[in-house]
Amino acid sequence: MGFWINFGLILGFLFAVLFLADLIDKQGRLFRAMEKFPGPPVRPIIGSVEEIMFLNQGKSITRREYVMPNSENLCSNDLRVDTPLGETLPSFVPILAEQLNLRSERNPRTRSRAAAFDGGSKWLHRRRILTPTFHFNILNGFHRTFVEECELLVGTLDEHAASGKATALQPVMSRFTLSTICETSMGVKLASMAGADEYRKKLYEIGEILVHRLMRPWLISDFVCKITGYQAVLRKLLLPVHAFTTGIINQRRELFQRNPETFDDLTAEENVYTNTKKRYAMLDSLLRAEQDQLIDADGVREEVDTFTFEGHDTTASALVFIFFQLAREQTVQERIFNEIHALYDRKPQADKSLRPQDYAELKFMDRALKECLRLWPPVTFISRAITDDIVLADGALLPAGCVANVQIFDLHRDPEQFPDPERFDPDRFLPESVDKRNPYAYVPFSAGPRNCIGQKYAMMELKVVVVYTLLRFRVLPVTRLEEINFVADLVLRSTNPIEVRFERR
Ligand code: HEM
Repeated sequence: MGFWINFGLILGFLFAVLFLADLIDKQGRLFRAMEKFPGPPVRPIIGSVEEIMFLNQGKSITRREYVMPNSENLCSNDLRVDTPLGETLPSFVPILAEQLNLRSERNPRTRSRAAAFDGGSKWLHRRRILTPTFHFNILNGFHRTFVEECELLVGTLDEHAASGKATALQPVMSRFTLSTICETSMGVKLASMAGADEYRKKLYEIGEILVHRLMRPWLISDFVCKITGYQAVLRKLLLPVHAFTTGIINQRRELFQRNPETFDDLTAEENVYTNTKKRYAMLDSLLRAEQDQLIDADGVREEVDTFTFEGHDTTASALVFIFFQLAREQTVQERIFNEIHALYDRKPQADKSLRPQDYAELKFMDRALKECLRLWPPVTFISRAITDDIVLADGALLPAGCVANVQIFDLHRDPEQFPDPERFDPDRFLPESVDKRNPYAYVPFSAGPRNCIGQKYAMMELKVVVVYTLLRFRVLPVTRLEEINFVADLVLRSTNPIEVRFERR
């Protein structure tokens, strides 16, 4: 009996403390400012935690509310699920995106795809080291890898076409993009590597765990993750991933140290692929930086992991939705095919192969791909920790210390910027139409100083795949839009397979 009285007293005391903390928090500047934004009701102590407690990834995307609790409120157990950039305030969405990108730091907790590997504090230093890696001369060198891998992809699709079966896009595209990113970032052919399948599998599992954590506010704290065993699971998954990349890096480091002169040949000024001994990889820039003591061995591995993580899932998601959309848009598809054919016709008989600069002539295809990325942005939202107060155009305050999300998926459907937003129309990207829009209305690769460093790489890869695929196949629809089960994941995904049929031309 005495035990229960004591227990009740302690419980009552704890409750009173929480209640008091909650009351004090509600008087705070941050809470008062955030209250002005639309969102679910905030209840005493629990805030609006029930809003996300029972939310699965599927529900969160159909409601167009991405779950990103305000970190300050969370600390006081007062969780508010806000969608300040949702449909309720479409008119200032682009301006807000602009302000966020220019004036805030990326929320470290939402370094999403890279979160497992990188804490974010070294960003500027690393970005400086990596920027030359994306010099257009180096990217042009990667073109050959894209084409070679594309030939393998087309071979797979041809088998599907011969059997008359539909193709589930996700597995084939993801295998393709992981192979290209491994070859361009680490200089190895994934197919030839022992442990590649294990590596691929673990990468997916890590992605799943990160999303799981992102969707569960009580797992924000590293401490809670530790005591609930989350950290241990993640660490176990990371072991083989790190072992795989470390093995490759060590081999390449050895090569680098033995033949630095070979690497010296690989300057951005020349065509790196003229060196037939080996191919340039992004890793080479990092090894050079390591030699100059600008980065240590762990840093090299972290950056390689980040590339691999950021560079394959996003591009695979883009390809899945590009082929899904092109299958629905037969007229657009034929127009792109004709444009590619016309380009080939203009090439001399002696050499019909495409060079990287040729893709600039495929202007309609460029617009169609941009329109695909508008409707189906692979990264559906980005998150910014607000570091300085931001006063919005309508006077509302985004106080320093809160977290704001740019819902790219919704932003791209703002009817003021994109009339009749669900309609697929590549001409939205005609120069005269682009000029009329707020430059921050379309941000599949984010914007500002922390935008996607791999943007040009990704666009070139997408173009190579579309060109080589459409030359060989007509893409026919199988999965209908209403059948897709969208989920809020690290990238735009569906829980059910998205299928098309590739028919030989
Ligand atoms: C269609 C494909 C891609 C899309 C839509 C995409 C989109 C994005 C977005 C929206 C961000 C900003 C994320 C944020 O602010 O939270 C980002 C960052 C990044 N992306 Fe991409 N990305 C793509 C492909 C790639 C590729 C191929 C690579 C590497 C080869 C890459 C490397 C990175 C890196 C390293 C960052 C972090 C940049 C930094 O923090 O400085 N991405 N990407």
